Amino acid sequence: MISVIKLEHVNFGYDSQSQQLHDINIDFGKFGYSIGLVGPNGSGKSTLLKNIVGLEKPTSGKIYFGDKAIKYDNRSLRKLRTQLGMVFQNSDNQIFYPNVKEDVAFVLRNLKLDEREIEKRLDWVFKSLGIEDLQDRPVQYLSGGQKKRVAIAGVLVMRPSWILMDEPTAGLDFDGKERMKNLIKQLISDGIQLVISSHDMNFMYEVCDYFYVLSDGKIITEGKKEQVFEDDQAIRQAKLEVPYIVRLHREIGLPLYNDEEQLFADQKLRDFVSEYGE
Ligand SMILES: Nc1ncnc2c1ncn2[C@@H]1O[C@H](COP(=O)(O)OP(=O)(O)OP(=O)(O)O)[C@@H](O)[C@H]1O
Repeated sequence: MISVIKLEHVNFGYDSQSQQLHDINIDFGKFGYSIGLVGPNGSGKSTLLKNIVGLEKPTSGKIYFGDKAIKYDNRSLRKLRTQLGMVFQNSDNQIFYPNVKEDVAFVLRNLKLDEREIEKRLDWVFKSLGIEDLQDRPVQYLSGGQKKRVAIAGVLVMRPSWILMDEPTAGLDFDGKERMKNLIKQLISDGIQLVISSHDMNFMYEVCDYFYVLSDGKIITEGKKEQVFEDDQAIRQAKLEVPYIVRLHREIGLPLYNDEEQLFADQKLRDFVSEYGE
């Protein structure tokens, strides 16, 4: 059974003079959805993710993983991170070894798994991510998109039940984004719970189905995607770009499609366009 992540009245400041998170209350586990965290620059998305994985500690309030509050000693945090992985915005922050295979194996050696199990997991993770050809490459010669996949491999190889991703499409080109979208859809269908933070609203609309909107360190609204983008006031306050699928719905009355695939598969729309289009 997948553990629930819960935040109760979490406040956080990087120093005593400022406060970056204000009374955050979240119950991630009850939905079983892929969860999106959205909000403008500096609204506290990364800070919130870092608090959830225990890299930062709330000034007050509690964070629960399962039915237990997170403990901050090294041993408890190491254990937590086998179940709750985080993919950072900047992959250089989470790749430590000069060689790809060594880097991904590092976390498993740390867990003291036997070498046969390590080899098995490495094979599986490189295949799943389609990066078998990268495993013997020096990390310093990888592109940004390749590094991102290696960073994800380092998290996935622990087989966590939750993965938090901070700006997974940052620096990726069109093809990189498409691959990331497919990878995320694959992780969801494999039963991994995802929390994703990003500014890329078209991408987020496709991959997330429940959203939390942050502004100035506060959650100003939350809900299923079809509800949250109807909340004009929150969307304006958080200065969010409205995904184009939602705009097609709102501005010309097309059905609110769940994703691009559904839009392009709509036979009625195709028939209409072939009758009235040029
Ligand atoms: N290490 C730090 N020390 C002090 N202040 C910080 C630190 N990291 C972030 N901040 C501040 O905390 C606030 C929230 O930043 P955070 O990076 O969490 O926002 P974000 O929503 O992830 O932004 P972005 O979309 O630009 O990545 C900002 O005002 C930022 O300047």
